[in-house]
Amino acid sequence: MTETTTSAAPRTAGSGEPILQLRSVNKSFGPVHVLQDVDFEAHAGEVTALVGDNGAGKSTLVKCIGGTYSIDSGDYVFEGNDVKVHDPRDAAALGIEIVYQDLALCENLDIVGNMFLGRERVSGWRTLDENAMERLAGETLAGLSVRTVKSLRQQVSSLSGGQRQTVAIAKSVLWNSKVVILDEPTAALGVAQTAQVLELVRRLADRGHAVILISHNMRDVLEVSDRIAALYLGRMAAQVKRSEVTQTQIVELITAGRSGDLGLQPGANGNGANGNGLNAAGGTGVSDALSAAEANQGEQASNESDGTDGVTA
Ligand SMILES: Nc1ncnc2c1ncn2[C@@H]1O[C@H](COP(=O)(O)OP(=O)(O)OP(=O)(O)O)[C@@H](O)[C@H]1O
Repeated sequence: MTETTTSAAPRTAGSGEPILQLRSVNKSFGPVHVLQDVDFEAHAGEVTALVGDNGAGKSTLVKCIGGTYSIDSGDYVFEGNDVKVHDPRDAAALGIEIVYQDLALCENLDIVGNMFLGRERVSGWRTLDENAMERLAGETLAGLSVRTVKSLRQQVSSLSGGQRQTVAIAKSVLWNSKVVILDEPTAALGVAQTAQVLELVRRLADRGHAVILISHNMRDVLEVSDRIAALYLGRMAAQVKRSEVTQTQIVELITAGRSGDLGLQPGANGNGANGNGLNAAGGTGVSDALSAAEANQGEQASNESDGTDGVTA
């Protein structure tokens, strides 16, 4: 694959067809039906926040997108074409990159070495083309307006959490990527570094990438996303524009799978699409969980007036 710096053209949020679409996707692990008829889409130039409670299926969904898992059934559509993604190489060939929470950086290598790890440029006979790699790494970071990294030859072991996250994100866009998936990028960061990383997330989208952001942090979600996809017990409760929902509705979608007319309706799923009564959380079906959650909804709705400080999804 040809490497480029961040060349995706700026796009207006909300414009055009989704670059990535999953339709009615199912994924099971043995008897556990983790993803049930999940629809999901991501648009170029937008940040789509993927939210959901612990065990809702967020990681499984992005691993299906990234090719770590193959989907059992359903459609995977990329740029309007049906595609088969069987492993991470298939996803990478489409231009899909995932930055996992552990970042997969090597402590003993510098920034350039990490950004080109496994995809080193060589010149001549078995000689690394350090100059070219340094130039491309520098251009990529500059293209993302990153100013927090002082030297490209700094070892990763000496970088802060925010700088590491920045390097991992820059690495993900080095390879002509179109879709960048970020798994909890601010989870381990303080206030200032969180702000810097969120700015970077926004810039990725402004430069035309489709960004999928897994986050438990409601403040991050509210600040940076254009769309919100809420998974609930392995089902897509709703995928909506950020501007069309309140914080209370997002919290209700996460915790109960529905909010008023939005989301999964009682009985819509019967005893679960898996037919065996199991769901992602090992419970006895979405409708049971919805009924149980109803009792708490009044209390959850009152959280809206508390503001976003400290609210996690
Ligand atoms: N390889 C696996 N084998 C069996 N069950 C699995 C496997 N991977 C995930 N699961 C189950 O699928 C469900 C969804 O897990 P997943 O990790 O996708 O949720 P999540 O929304 O990412 O949760 P969290 O926010 O806690 O990371 C859980 O009940 C989990 O136990």
